[in-house]
Amino acid sequence: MAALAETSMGVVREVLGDSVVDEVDEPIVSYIANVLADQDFDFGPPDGHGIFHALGDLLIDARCVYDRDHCVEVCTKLCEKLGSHGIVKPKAAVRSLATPLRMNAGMEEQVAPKKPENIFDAPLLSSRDKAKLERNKRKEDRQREAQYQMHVAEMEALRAGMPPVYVNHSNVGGTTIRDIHMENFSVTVGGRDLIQDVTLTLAFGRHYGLVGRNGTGKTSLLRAMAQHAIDGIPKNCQILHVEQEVTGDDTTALQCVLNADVERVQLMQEEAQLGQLLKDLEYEAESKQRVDKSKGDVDKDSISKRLEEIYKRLEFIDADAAEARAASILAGLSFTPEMQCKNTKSFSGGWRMRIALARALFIEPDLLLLDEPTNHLDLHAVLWLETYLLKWPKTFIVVSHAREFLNTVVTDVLHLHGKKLHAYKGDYDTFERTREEHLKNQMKAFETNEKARGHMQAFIDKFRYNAKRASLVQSRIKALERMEHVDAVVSDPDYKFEFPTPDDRPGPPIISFSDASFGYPGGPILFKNLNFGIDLDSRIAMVGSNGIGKSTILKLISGDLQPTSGTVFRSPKVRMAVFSQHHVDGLDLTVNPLLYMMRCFPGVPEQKLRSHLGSFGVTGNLALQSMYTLSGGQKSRVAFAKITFKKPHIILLDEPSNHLDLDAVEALIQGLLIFQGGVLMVSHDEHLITGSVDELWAVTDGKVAPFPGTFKEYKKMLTT
Ligand SMILES: Nc1ncnc2c1ncn2[C@@H]1O[C@H](COP(=O)(O)OP(=O)(O)OP(=O)(O)O)[C@@H](O)[C@H]1O
Ligand SMILES: Nc1ncnc2c1ncn2[C@@H]1O[C@H](COP(=O)(O)OP(=O)(O)OP(=O)(O)O)[C@@H](O)[C@H]1O
Repeated sequence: MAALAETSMGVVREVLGDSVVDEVDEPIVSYIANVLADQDFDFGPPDGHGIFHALGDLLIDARCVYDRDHCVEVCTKLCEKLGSHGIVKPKAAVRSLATPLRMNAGMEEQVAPKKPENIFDAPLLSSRDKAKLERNKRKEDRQREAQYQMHVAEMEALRAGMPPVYVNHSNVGGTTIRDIHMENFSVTVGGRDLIQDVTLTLAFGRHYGLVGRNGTGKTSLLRAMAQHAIDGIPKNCQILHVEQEVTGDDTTALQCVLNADVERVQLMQEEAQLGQLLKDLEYEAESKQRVDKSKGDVDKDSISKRLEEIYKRLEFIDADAAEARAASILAGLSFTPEMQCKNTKSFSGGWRMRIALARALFIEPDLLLLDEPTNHLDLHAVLWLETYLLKWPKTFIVVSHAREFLNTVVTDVLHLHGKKLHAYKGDYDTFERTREEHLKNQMKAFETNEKARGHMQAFIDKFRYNAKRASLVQSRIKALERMEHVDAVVSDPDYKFEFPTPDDRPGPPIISFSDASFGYPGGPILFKNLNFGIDLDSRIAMVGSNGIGKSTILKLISGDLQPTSGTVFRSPKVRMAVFSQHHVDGLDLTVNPLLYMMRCFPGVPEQKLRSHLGSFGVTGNLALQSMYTLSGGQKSRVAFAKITFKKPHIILLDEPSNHLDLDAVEALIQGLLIFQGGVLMVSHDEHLITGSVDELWAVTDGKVAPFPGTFKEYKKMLTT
């Protein structure tokens, strides 16, 4: 045993390098060597997986390796080297016995000999080692936090450096910016090429839908355009990317929108100042006082002249109509007149995002860039926005995963795929059909091309050394060289959303509301005498306008809130998972998805967590990337993985398709269909609702009631 441990120590030293070993505490290295020398140690497959599984974290924490990738490399090497020293033992195959073996055969009725005390039974890490590991962990946390803060500062600096975009009245009567031609550009983020050598022309007045899988680089492209970081964008082109909510302060929502017309605000301020000055002068003249020295030789005539200019300009820019226009945009986005007069700081993030959208619509820039605008809106507002954008006189690009919305508002689709942008004319459905047709044709062309190449190559190979056919062979070689190359169809990997089936199935009742009423402290009663039940077969979508109380009902169901009167019964055996925007926004951005899951579920083997993340498409390197670098859809998947790990019986979903790409929504629908439990969602995604639930509940003032019709019919009811 001692010899094995010595050999093992030698191998560890060799693989890690003496300098590393010297820096790491002696007991840690000898612990590693001893574990590997243990005869019962399970090395697993020859790729070092067993070592990584057992010692990976320790190697990383003790700083024996730089990072996880290096750790995998080191484990593989250790396994190889230990194998060449005969330490890695092949696992004995399980054999079936020819005759039954009696466990007590040959045993005497006597006390079993005492097992000699094994060195490994003693605590292997001293408290000093443990403290050192803890210190290292804390140091790593601090480093991660610092990296994240650096990223936040960089993003803030980028935003601050963005050209300001305000209402531009010099464009009245038509913009000077027409088509935008961007030649041969690339977009790179964190050293990774997201878009490579692409040429794109945006024709004036066209409405583009930018689609593509989560994480392909849509947001990054819009950011690069807004920063004017792409050649070909005219300097004077006003590009507005609606990405950030407005800051919360004492300005009212209405004023915040109106402030985007800087010229109007300045003219009005000047008008007020000059008007006051004029009044003062008149007063002084009346009281026959000498003009105050501090007012200098301000001349009444010149003030009146300037005021006249101001009135003319205000008239020209239609300043009187601005307030009504701003108010109607806000109203379209569900702001009541009272809400329009409230300070921006009193609104939640979602509502402040809506103010940002209202501002952008009010500004009407040369190129408007919208990133998933429907995510924060209720159905009413979405329908209003559709109508508004249909009449949009300029160019816009909208990133959206909402099929119906895209079908209504876009004239063209830009598909980001394989680092290239492909432009299609028509709405989303047309794009899907055309792309399918293209792919079919490409597949056919590829097969025909491959066949023809095969034939020619076979002829060349057969007659290469045949003098009589030399000229024929030459001409085939040339023809083969000239032959156009057809790319094979690269399909996207299939997505799967796997909601694990719970091992048990508690009997009814699962959740039941009996005369339950609720109101927030100090607020009005939101719901009165609710009576309904949810069981493991429920498939329900809840619809209703913003602020009506849908999320509150989810909280009453999950137990986060208690009814103010009546009861909400919850079976004690039922496990519930809640997916809310809070779960996406509340992720710890400093860690990677795997580490996040390890912290949420301590003690669960890493492989199990990895495979669960994988079932939501968080695979490979993505699971090891800091979460602040993930795209919206990628973060959403991490949140899904987290909430479903404990195999819930009931899943409560608040706008689950926000951020998910269209293939992922399809996968979500399939996953929910297969899921063996109850589902209740809040959503206004027609495709998701129609595909995955069979009941629609409408939430109206103080009530929740089944809607007797389809989602289409509900939508129609809202518009009539
Ligand atoms: N530092 C980094 N290292 C590696 N990859 C990075 C880094 N920063 C960002 N990325 C990757 O770059 C991509 C940027 O995604 P972006 O947000 O532009 O995608 P998207 O198409 O808008 O996605 P979604 O549809 O989910 O919103 C993501 O795949 C992200 O993982
Ligand atoms: N913690 C709270 N304290 C006081 N009032 C609250 C609280 N949370 C929500 N409300 C109020 O209760 C009402 C219902 O809110 P809730 O978030 O349930 O509505 P919702 O229908 O889910 O809205 P949305 O579609 O915007 O998510 C709103 O008027 C909201 O302002």
